[in-house]
Amino acid sequence: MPPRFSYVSPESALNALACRLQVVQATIRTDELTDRVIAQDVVADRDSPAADVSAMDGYAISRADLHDSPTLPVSGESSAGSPPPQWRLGTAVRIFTGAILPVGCDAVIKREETQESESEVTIVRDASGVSDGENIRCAGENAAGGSVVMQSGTRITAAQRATLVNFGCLEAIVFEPVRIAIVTTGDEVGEFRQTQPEPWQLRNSNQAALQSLIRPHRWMTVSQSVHCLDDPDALTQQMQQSLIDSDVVVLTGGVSMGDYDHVPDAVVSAGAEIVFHGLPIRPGKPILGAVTGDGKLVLGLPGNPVSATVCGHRFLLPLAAKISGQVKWKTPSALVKLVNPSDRSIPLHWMKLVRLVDDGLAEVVASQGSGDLVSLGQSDGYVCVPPDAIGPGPWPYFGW
Ligand SMILES: Nc1nc2c(c(=O)[nH]1)N[C@H]1C(S)=C(S)[C@@H](COP(=O)(O)OP(=O)(O)OC[C@H]3O[C@@H](n4cnc5c(N)ncnc54)[C@H](O)[C@@H]3O)O[C@H]1N2
Ligand code: MOO
Repeated sequence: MPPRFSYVSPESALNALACRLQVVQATIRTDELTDRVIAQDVVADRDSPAADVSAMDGYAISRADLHDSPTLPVSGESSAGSPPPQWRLGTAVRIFTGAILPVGCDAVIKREETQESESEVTIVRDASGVSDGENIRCAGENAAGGSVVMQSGTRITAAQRATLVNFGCLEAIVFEPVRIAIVTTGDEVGEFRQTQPEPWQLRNSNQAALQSLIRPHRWMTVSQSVHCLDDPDALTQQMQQSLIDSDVVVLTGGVSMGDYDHVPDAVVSAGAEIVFHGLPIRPGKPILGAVTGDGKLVLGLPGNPVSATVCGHRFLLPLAAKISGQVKWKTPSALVKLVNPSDRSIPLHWMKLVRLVDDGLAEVVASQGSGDLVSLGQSDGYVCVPPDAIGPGPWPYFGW
């Protein structure tokens, strides 16, 4: 086993694991693209915009025509959905947003800068100030036809979907969803659907938390949710079986120093190599990260419910994103300031449960520690306070 704290931060531990993971296969071509990861570059099928178009409702003119008089006869109309009319020297063309600029025109005057009648238009601003190309979106200014507009490894949200459809990309090759097996451990843990747990028993909140981290997404899937008793052989067998048809096995519990903590040995018996066991973080200090010879991830999360949920978010999600083919795989954070900072520091990366109270402001949730499921339920996310740091921050915030 490598020495404890072979990595000094969550970031360095994530990098150390990420570089050894195998990205899933890219096979299916599908039109179900939302929240999938594309496995191909997307190329513009034509210029964007496809022609010079107006950015405003107004009048297309040639600036040279304004030298003599600010009033021009209206010779035609260009509206979205039709080809442009022929422009005649010395005239203006009524034009609408998105419509094609007639050949010969070099500016569009906004409607509110004119006085209009059916047959003519008068520009009511200083005509010498009209600039070349004013209110015109030029053909190809967003992208030239044939250029790459989206890179392989992009996750498709509403924003990317709009881009794809605009360029005629209705189907794409995508990466297969990452298959994640959730294996919870512990003789004390059960479902207790019909019966009340005894005082020495508890409900499997870690399984539920991990399912809820994974299931909202379509680029990953829960391939298996199983519970394993604290038996080393059963645990090894379960892990070997889970690794057959999953890309990730995430375990909770049994990862620390107790007599019933069999996960580290079982991980090795199942054929994975431990990359780290223990990180300078709270909660989650005993966390274990391992990788198989074929680049599958085995993540042992501590059993305490706050640790399992926070570390599932901080470690499982980005590493699964890496396996899913996403180029930007690290979970994005925003900076928030704490309204109730503590004056106590610890020599660990301290992930504190917080709720958001205003834009850029968060409040630390009072918590009895990593077994406090009440505080977990009152949180919107957590902030990461670096070792030995105190004060309000700002600190990186990760939302659930
Ligand atoms: N001698 C030491 N003891 C402990 C250390 C240490 O460094 N030295 N670290 C402590 C820390 S920190 C944590 S976190 C825990 C993690 O230990 P394990 O991963 O071995 O977790 P368990 O002992 O199995 O369980 C801890 C706690 O969580 C409950 N649990 C477990 N599974 C579930 C589940 N699926 N759903 C809900 N709750 C669960 C379990 O009943 C325990 O109460 O170790 C410390 N000890
Ligand atoms: O570090 Mo443990 O995860 O707090 O209870």
